[in-house]
Amino acid sequence: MAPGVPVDVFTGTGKVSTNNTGYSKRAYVTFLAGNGDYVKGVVGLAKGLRKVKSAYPLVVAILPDVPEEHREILRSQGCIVREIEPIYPPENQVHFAMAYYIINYSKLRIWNFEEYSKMVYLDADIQVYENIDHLLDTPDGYFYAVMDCFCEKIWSYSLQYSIGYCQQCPTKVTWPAEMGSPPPLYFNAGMFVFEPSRLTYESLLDTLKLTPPTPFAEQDFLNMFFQHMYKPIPPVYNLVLAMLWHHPEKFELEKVKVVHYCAAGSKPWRYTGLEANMEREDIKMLVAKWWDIYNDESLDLKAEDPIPAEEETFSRPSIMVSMPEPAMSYIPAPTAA
Ligand SMILES: O=c1ccn([C@@H]2O[C@H](COP(=O)(O)OP(=O)(O)O[C@H]3O[C@H](CO)[C@H](O)[C@H](O)[C@H]3O)[C@@H](O)[C@H]2O)c(=O)[nH]1
Ligand SMILES: O[C@H]1[C@H](O)[C@@H](O)[C@H](O)[C@@H](O)[C@H]1O
Ligand SMILES: [Mn+2]
Repeated sequence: MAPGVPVDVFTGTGKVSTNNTGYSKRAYVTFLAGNGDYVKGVVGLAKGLRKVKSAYPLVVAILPDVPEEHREILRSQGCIVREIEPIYPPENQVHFAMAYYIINYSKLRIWNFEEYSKMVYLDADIQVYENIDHLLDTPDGYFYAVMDCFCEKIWSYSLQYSIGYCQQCPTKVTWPAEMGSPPPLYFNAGMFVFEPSRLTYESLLDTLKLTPPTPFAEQDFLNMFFQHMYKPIPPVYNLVLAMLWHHPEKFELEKVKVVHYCAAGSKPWRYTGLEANMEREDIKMLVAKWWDIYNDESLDLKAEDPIPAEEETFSRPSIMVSMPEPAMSYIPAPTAA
């Protein structure tokens, strides 16, 4: 670990955290809907986590429309498949959100996975290139995620985009004083560290009933819900690809641990190279790197492979963690071991 990195941030306080059911299991979790090609993303992710020798299993929260054949592929890769019920916002409000993202509200069900005390959520279009198990040792009581970038056209409906403001470089175009204070920090919801909890789960669902959908659906909702618990972590934990051309000074590509293939045209299994920015050498390299893992048969689960330990510890229930003050500071990343 780099000198100067506070030990308690990435290694925890030495105590094993438990939720109010007394469980201290940890895991990664992703989400899968439909019978399309996102299953490839999950297979790639399972193999990527195996490659970096993660000690924790990958749970896949699937909607009922995922075909049995795809569930079997996931099980054969060592994933723990858990079916969840879809969550839709009230029907009369659906048109406010981008239709493509509506299904993502179902992601909120993962807060109900109470047998885990802490989880790292990863989108299926994410790949992990370095071990990030230490994120599961972060202190409880926060919602950890990476700050988003507002510079892509998909943000053109927003006030931020219309004035050229991005929270990644808030001094380049400063937030006009006459518009009040700048908006709160906003995270990309393709990757986050959270604590499953029945209380939080129920509160999420109750709040959702009263919340009209907005363009980025559950991402906007989670940003609103966890605004005061949000703790930004460095972009190396969720490199939103547009950062490559909008904010290259904010990270070092060689040190990136987690890549999020979310820019238009960048999903490796759909990549054609034709969309804007997709001809870039760094993009081509990252797409090839994803395929290397996906195609590497040595990373398939083998009979002799241990299924990552689920750390079936059961200890005394702890008192609910109280809500911390909003935290705005970055946590420095530890260097690779
Ligand atoms: O047909 C689909 C569509 C989506 N997904 C799952 O839903 C996730 C989110 O979809 P995208 O990755 O395509 O979304 P983006 O990364 O472009 O969008 C971002 O904004 C979204 C707003 O809803 C979500 O918050 C998402 O997690 C965040 O990364 C996928 O990774 C995948 O896990 C499927 O399984 N099947
Ligand atoms: O939060 C958004 C969302 O994830 C989009 O799908 C992605 O393309 C954008 O780059 C990101 O800023
Ligand atoms: Mn994504």
